[in-house]
Amino acid sequence: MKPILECKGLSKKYNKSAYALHNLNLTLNHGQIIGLLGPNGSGKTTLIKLINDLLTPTEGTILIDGELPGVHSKNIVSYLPDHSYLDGSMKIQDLVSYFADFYEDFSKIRATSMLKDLHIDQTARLKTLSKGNQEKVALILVMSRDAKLYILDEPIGGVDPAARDYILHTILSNYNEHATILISTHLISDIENILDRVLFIQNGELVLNATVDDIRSEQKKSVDALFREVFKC
Ligand SMILES: Nc1ncnc2c1ncn2[C@@H]1O[C@H](COP(=O)(O)OP(=O)(O)OP(=O)(O)O)[C@@H](O)[C@H]1O
Repeated sequence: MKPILECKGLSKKYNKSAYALHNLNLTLNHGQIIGLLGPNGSGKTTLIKLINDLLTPTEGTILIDGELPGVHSKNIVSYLPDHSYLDGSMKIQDLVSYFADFYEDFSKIRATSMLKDLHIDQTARLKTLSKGNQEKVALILVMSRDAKLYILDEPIGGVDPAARDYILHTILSNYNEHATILISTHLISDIENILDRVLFIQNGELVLNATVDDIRSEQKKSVDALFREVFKC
């Protein structure tokens, strides 16, 4: 089986500035949940935008399921951007129908059941919900597709800590286990129990690519503790 994501010598420079991403070599296989972790400005969103064909590499290549970013990758990648892109004036039930019309792989049943589990009123307009609840809706819509690769850029920043675990488990118990999820987040301790692998990125370079089990057994540390040590200011 082809890797779901392969980056070879991938670099990105915005204008004449320094590299935002430099010579990244990375292969991700199917069926894993991966944390993309790094300090502010380290290049996480740049990598995510490159994978989603929103930026063009300065050097190097990206293959998604063996193909360059384009029509095929848009069909198999479900992407949650780091800012809201949904029309706030729409009712939640209409957003669900809109996604169902737009994406062949969207499961209305799955979306409706997760919205119910999280007590979200589907007759409400998105903009009338709190920030955290708007984030939950956006995440549910993205996770209700039957994608091969889910890319979540800061998915639960506005969600209260008590609800985070519940949301992560509700959402993750509803996705296809052969798919891969790449999550960029600063909420490491909240999320590390669901991660199989972590990528640490610093100044645009990949400085660690390891399984969470290896970090715990070899370094005898949590991912959160290791992150704080590596990126100490
Ligand atoms: N549109 C842009 N034009 C110029 N430079 C940019 C642009 N977008 C990002 N950069 C720069 O690229 C570098 C990487 O930024 P990026 O947004 O990828 O980091 P990040 O790891 O996602 O950060 P954060 O955790 O703060 O969201 C930073 O130095 C940033 O200033």
